[in-house]
Amino acid sequence: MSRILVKICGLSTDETMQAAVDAGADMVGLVFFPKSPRHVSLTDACRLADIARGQAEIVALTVDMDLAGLQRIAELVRPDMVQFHGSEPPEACAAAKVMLRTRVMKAIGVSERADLAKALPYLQVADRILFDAKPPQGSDVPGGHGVPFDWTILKDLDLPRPFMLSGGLDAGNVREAIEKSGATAVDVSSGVEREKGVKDSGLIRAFVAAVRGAGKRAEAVKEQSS
Ligand SMILES: O=C(O)c1ccccc1N[C@@H]1O[C@H](COP(=O)(O)O)[C@@H](O)[C@H]1O
Repeated sequence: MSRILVKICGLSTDETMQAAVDAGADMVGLVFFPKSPRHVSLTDACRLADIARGQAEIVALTVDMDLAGLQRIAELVRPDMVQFHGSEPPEACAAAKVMLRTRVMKAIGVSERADLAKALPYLQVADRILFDAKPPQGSDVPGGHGVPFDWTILKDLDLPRPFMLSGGLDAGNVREAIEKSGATAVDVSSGVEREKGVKDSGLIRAFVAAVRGAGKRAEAVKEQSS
């Protein structure tokens, strides 16, 4: 198994951004969605992105944002990737990708196996698919609720694009999630927070260490059985 990618999402302070970078996170996420407790202003986002630039990939998370808003983020924050976490159709993702010249990740809400097919229309445009738990009913924030889904439905998924797993992950369950889903990339927000929207540097370090441990264990199991 190759190295498992880790994304820490919803960073909003210099200290926790630095902690994520120092812990070895591969990707760091900035949330541009005012209804989220992790929303960051453009000014803060520019400063936070500069802490990570060149050390971790900067991901701009947006929800059904118009092209003008996306363009402002692209120009000022200069993310490596845009995460579309709303109900953006494939054509909108494609238009944004061309205009912004960034890589694109499309989030798909999952609660049962049948939901996986919703990724199919995005395979031509998305560089990566993110399978996340569906939000609780009635919520107007489509992610970041710390809710998991049945990871086993991803096992042996044959997709021509890499995928990332999120939803309710934390340092205590991420190894099991990786083993059950076969994911080679994981994303966390609530699971590295001491309270809603407040990241904790110690929890970030513990999460990254747990993922690295899971990767090593998978290697060892593979070696033993070959
Ligand atoms: O984190 C948010 O506030 C958020 C807001 C709107 C859309 C997505 C959001 N976060 C993403 O949700 C998943 C799961 O997060 P959690 O670990 O269960 O809290 C993750 O991919 C975040 O990028």
